[in-house]
Amino acid sequence: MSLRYLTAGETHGPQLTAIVEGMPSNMVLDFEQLNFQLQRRQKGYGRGRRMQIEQDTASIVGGVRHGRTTGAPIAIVVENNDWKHWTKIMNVEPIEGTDEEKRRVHRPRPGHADLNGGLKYQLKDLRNVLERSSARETAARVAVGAVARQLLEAFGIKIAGQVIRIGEIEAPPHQLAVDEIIQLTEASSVRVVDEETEKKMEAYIDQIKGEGDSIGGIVECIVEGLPVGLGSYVQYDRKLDGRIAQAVMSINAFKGVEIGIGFEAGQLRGSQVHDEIVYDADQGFSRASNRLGGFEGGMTNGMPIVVRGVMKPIPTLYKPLRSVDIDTKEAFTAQVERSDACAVPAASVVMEHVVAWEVAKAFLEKFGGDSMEEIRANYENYLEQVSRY
Ligand SMILES: Cc1cc2nc3c(=O)[nH]c(=O)nc-3n(C[C@H](O)[C@H](O)[C@H](O)COP(=O)(O)O)c2cc1C
Ligand SMILES: C=C(O[C@@H]1CC(C(=O)O)=C[C@@H](OP(=O)(O)O)[C@H]1O)C(=O)O
Repeated sequence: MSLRYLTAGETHGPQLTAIVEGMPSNMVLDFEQLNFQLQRRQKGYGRGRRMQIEQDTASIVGGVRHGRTTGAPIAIVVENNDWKHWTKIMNVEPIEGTDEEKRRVHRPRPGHADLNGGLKYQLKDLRNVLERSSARETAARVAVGAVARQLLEAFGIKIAGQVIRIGEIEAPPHQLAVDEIIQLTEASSVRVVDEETEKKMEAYIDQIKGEGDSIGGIVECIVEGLPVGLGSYVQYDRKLDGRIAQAVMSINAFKGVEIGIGFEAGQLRGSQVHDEIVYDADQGFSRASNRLGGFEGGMTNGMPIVVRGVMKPIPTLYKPLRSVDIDTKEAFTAQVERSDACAVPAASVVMEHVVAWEVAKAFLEKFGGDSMEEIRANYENYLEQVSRY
């Protein structure tokens, strides 16, 4: 059975729950690191008041003893601090004439899941849709991805995320290594590597927010230290680039994904796109450039994976767009809920973790065993086989 997970829980409910199955035994699970990743997701310029209420920490309630995985399913709980403010709204039915009725959501927000969800699940209180469609769920996905990330780190695989664009402000290109990107973006409120861009992006977000509007952007994730041959060309659902694309697209508000130079490849010639193959006795086979972002044939080629995702602007607007009341069918402006103005920096952390998950899954498919010891032996044997090729 391959690595898998499920999450459950509502944004204003008591907690988020995740179950991870298929992690090997004897992996040291660093709880501090896991919580550090959760806290990174909460930060980022442009977030709303909710992030001041939450202090995300994961409780591991299954699958780990004495700081090591046992091979059993890992159960993770992240509590919602905000639950205490929502207990009544979440528990008491919004019957006509009651106070709770006033909190019923009936004017769907364009761009959110409200209307489609209401129609599909026959729900007249759109809160039932937004509670689960909310990106609060990405806290659980980061917790799960943080476990996967620790598995990858044990084999020297590192991941960095950075913001490339927020609206009309683009970060200048650079050639920094993953370690430097990790360090520099950590100190940045918008997760860019230089202070000048950070200041410009902050001012820009302030301006958009001041106008009652929202803004999206582009984030990039780089994975370094990979062996050649994760994923496969032999079947559509084994292509790792395709699986990563799905994972990135599944992040709330993401509307596009590209690997390497991505869409730019459509306007260049073959000679300007493909990465030439070189060989060196110490390093083995490699590529002279990495325009294809670490993939050929749905398999890693040993170069860093470079994947970008575009996030649309946040749908909830303090100056709301036109909508229709689902009760009266009359034209109204959309409901205004407390909201972020920009969550691109936070989304870059989510992206790192959904990518970590897909890479870890492919890693275990290739080197899988029940314990870390077994996996390490398989991994080293394979590296040796590749070096002898
Ligand atoms: C980290 C993060 C925070 C978000 N915060 C908000 C928010 O405060 N308000 C909002 O309306 N949408 C927010 N979104 C986007 C919505 O969750 C998303 O647009 C919605 O679920 C509909 O799904 P879709 O945009 O993928 O179609 C956020 C997304 C992410 C990744
Ligand atoms: C709670 C999180 O993000 C939320 C995502 C979100 C949405 O509609 O997606 C709406 C907001 O929720 P609330 O209405 O409670 O302020 C964000 O704060 C989080 O990232 O942990």
